Amino acid sequence: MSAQMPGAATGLLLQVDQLNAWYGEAHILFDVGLEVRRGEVVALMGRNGAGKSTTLKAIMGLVERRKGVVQFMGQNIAQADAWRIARLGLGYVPEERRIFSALTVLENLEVGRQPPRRWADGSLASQWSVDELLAFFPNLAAMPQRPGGQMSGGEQQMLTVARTLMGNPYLVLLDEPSEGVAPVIVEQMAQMILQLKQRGVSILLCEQNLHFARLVSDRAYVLEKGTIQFAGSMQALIDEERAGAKRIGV
Ligand SMILES: Nc1ncnc2c1ncn2[C@@H]1O[C@H](COP(=O)(O)OP(=O)(O)OP(=O)(O)O)[C@@H](O)[C@H]1O
Repeated sequence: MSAQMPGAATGLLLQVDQLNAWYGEAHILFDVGLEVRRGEVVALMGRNGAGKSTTLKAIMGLVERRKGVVQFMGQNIAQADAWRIARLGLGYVPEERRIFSALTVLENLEVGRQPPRRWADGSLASQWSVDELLAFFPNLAAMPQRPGGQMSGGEQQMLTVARTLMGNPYLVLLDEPSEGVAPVIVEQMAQMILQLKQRGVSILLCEQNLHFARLVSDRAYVLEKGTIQFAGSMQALIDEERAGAKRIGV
């Protein structure tokens, strides 16, 4: 069975407009707007606490309260439940790497399995088998029976990405893949993102590290105190930072 999705004729996968989000009484996001088109890697940057993770959570329906427009593949998901959003082909890799620690690598992958998907024109979207993912992530291929709880932070990060890809997403929201992992894994993460892009998977990436973001991203947005303060090409952002903008911190 394969799910057929409307929209995307314009190449616009994700459109966020005037998104506001709250934790309890605390108003965290203020009229955030951003877009991701088919085939793009887009970085959402900003300092600690700027609201990057909250933006991804608000898109996925994982904050207590939100208001605004969130369109994915032409469908309004602003009030949809997180599980339904994931079923539409929007993958989410949270910062806190939610793997099942008692399950093995292979069992963790099975948890993420979803049917293949098609674009609006009928062509197959990028799809992934366990064998392909193990070829793609050699670290995981070396430990198929290892319980998730006995893996390093970087390996758990890769497993979380691989499990998300088992859902054959059109677009992946990736929260700070370079944070807290060894430099060699950071390098692998960058290569992985570029290969995903080659396979036609679009990515919205939260990132504080400009060096990492520039390696992989086409465009960037910068958040400050819950508002978008920059939208433009990676090069324009780098030029502004060199000129002393200091919006990002790293
Ligand atoms: N569950 C929560 N309850 C209340 N406030 C929260 C919660 N999670 C985050 N916040 C607050 O929301 C603001 C934005 O946090 P968020 O995690 O989105 O920032 P970030 O840009 O992703 O930074 P970081 O890299 O530190 O995660 C911060 O002031 C943070 O303290």
